[in-house]
Amino acid sequence: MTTPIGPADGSASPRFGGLTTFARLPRLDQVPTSDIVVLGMPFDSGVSYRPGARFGPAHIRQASRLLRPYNPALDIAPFDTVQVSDGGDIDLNPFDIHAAIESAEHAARSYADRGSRLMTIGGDHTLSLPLLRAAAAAYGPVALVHFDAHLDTWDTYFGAEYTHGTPFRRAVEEGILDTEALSHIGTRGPLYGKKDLEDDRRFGFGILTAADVLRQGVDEVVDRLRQRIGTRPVYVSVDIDVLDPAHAPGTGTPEAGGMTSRELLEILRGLAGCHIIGADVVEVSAAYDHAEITGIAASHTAYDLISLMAMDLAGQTD
Ligand SMILES: N=C(N)NCCCC(=O)O
Ligand SMILES: [Zn+2]
Ligand SMILES: [Zn+2]
Repeated sequence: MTTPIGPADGSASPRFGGLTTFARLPRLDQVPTSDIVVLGMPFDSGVSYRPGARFGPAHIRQASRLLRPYNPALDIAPFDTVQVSDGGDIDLNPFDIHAAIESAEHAARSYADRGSRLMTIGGDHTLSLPLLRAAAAAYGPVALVHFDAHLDTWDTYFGAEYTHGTPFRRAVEEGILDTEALSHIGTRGPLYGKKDLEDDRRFGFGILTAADVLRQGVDEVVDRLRQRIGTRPVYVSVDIDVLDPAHAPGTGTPEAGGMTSRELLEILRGLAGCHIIGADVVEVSAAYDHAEITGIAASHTAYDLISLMAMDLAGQTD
């Protein structure tokens, strides 16, 4: 393998200058091939409450400037291990959700066809559906680790099937998820009714609530997740509202009583060695953020997810 082209050197070029790519990585068109592509999906036409996730990709990239090349928690320098690049943003029609979903799936499939794994930065949670479709086209039905305050297995809003509250119900209906290995982590807050939980269980999801994370602790949660995932290809979706509003104020449907960013990162790191084939970080709504709190949490989450995918890719080629 040729030596990967890494990020701009923060000791030679100040990190607060220059054009903005994720972690100051090269653009996709500056590298011959890319094992992992960071892809922005600026889209928020599926939201049910506060808007603004369309500005998530730009905000996460800006907050990612301070990331450094070596990840001590996972003992990997991801950008030296595999080629990671920033593929920019894809064009998604803000006035036609069906067209946007189609474009997102088409773009994601084209990266899979070229052998790249995607680290998608959103955008609202509607986008996980086309991303999972593309993942399933490449791997068959995939396991899912879903970090969120919400179930996102609701049926419709105002009669609309495709929204940020419904992607995983649609995904189960479409048969693109491995129903033996579906987990929500960090759920909490009021629901519409008890039936929400009954439906969710029927679809095959196991739930580790925010309270479970508190009471059982990170290690127990990681054990349970790992048991459920095994060696299956797994997609990781992180709705940033899984974090307590104190850790992620910049989001559209905040709920009290959430995880800390430290807990989220530690649970993710516990997935080292799992066959993570794609990931997204969604629901960052820049206008509600303060002091880049949410942007920093999201950029670190994406950095750890990239590190996990790089470990998996490196393990395969050894
Ligand atoms: N996916 C996110 N962030 N939120 C879903 C909330 C759906 C609701 O308004 O009930
Ligand atoms: Zn949510
Ligand atoms: Zn969500």
